[in-house]
Amino acid sequence: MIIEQLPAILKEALPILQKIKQAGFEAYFVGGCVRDTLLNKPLHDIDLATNAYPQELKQIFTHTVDTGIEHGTVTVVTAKQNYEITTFRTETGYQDYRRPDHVEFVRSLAEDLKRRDFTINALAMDLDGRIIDLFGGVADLKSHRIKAVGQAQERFHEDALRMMRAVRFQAQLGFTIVPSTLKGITENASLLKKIAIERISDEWLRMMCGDNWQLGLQSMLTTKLYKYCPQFTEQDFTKLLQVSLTRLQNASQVWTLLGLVWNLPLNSLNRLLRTWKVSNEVRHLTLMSVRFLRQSKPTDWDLYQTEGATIDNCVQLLQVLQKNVVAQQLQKRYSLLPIHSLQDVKINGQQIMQQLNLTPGPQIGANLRLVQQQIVANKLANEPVAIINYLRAQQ
Ligand SMILES: Nc1ccn([C@@H]2O[C@H](COP(=O)(O)OP(=O)(O)OP(=O)(O)O)[C@@H](O)[C@H]2O)c(=O)n1
Repeated sequence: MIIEQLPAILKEALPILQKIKQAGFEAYFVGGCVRDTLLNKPLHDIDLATNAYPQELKQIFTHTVDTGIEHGTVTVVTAKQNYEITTFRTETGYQDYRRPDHVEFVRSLAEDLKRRDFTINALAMDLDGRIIDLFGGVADLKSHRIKAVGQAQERFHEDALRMMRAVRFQAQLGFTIVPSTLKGITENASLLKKIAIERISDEWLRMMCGDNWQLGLQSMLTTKLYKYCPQFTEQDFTKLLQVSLTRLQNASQVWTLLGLVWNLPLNSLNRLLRTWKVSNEVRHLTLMSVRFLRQSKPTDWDLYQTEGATIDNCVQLLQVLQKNVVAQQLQKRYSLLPIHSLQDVKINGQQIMQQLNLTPGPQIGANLRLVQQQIVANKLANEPVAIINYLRAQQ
């Protein structure tokens, strides 16, 4: 890579690499930032790796924080940005298929690169823009291939989540998983049981939000990875593959779409979302959206009773599903409602009690509900005198 053409975020980090080099060590950009630079994709974070041990790094830089020093990561603090720098390491153990039992700092870049998951992620770049590619990662990037470094089986035994990462990268990049790696996933799919649901969920959502999510889904079907995800069935995946959409954008959209495909009673869907450890906010939005979207012809009263955030979520999902006319109609109908919540009603329970000489009790709530229904149906003006007169006439 020509240095001048590097993305700004990498150029800004060059003085850090320079300083490590001046102290007599090696330092590189590694992993996803090298992959995405070569693919001309935007970078969200950068990883730096060095043969300097953490204590040596701490002597090179004035301001550092011991972020994950036991794993070899030190954060270097600069006026503009913080940089996580990780010492080259080998990892052994992995009895739980998640974390290494033993991490050893090493001085060789090759050792560090060979413990990485896929060839396209096992690339390093030095401060002159030279790419270090020991496993054919550049060729795999060019021919759009996801291939495990070395033996796929070993890589997946080290961290079973890597199988989900493979399908996620496939969905994000539109690449093919090479047969040997696909075989590795098929043979080790059940190891996914060892992985915390939050981590699977994270990869699953990123996969579903990828431009080529169908490729990822298809690979999950082919390898039977789906079997080790709560509730996913071949049938659901087949249904999902028939859905035509632009690109899902966030967790609420993914879970709402799934909620519609699963077609479960809302309480079962709620339980399932809890199993997937979906955040309370997303779970609530999903349940409300699924409930709303299941109605074939929502009335204005249905619309009124639905929160604005839920309507927004439904509108966005309908747009993603390329149902733009329905989305527009929904948005318009909602915006034209005379009121959107009780706060918009120009009278409150206290005033109703006083004006109608009522005592506190359930009839106040019933009156307020009646008023809202009449206003939403455009049968009553949202105006205090009109509301009181209407209620008097009902007595
Ligand atoms: N289970 C994992 C996770 C990460 N890595 C390595 O650590 C790097 C950084 O990991 P991470 O930040 O999780 O992923 P990225 O590849 O940077 O991709 P993205 O940021 O899109 O998740 C990866 O490129 C890969 O070399 C790995 O080998 N195995």
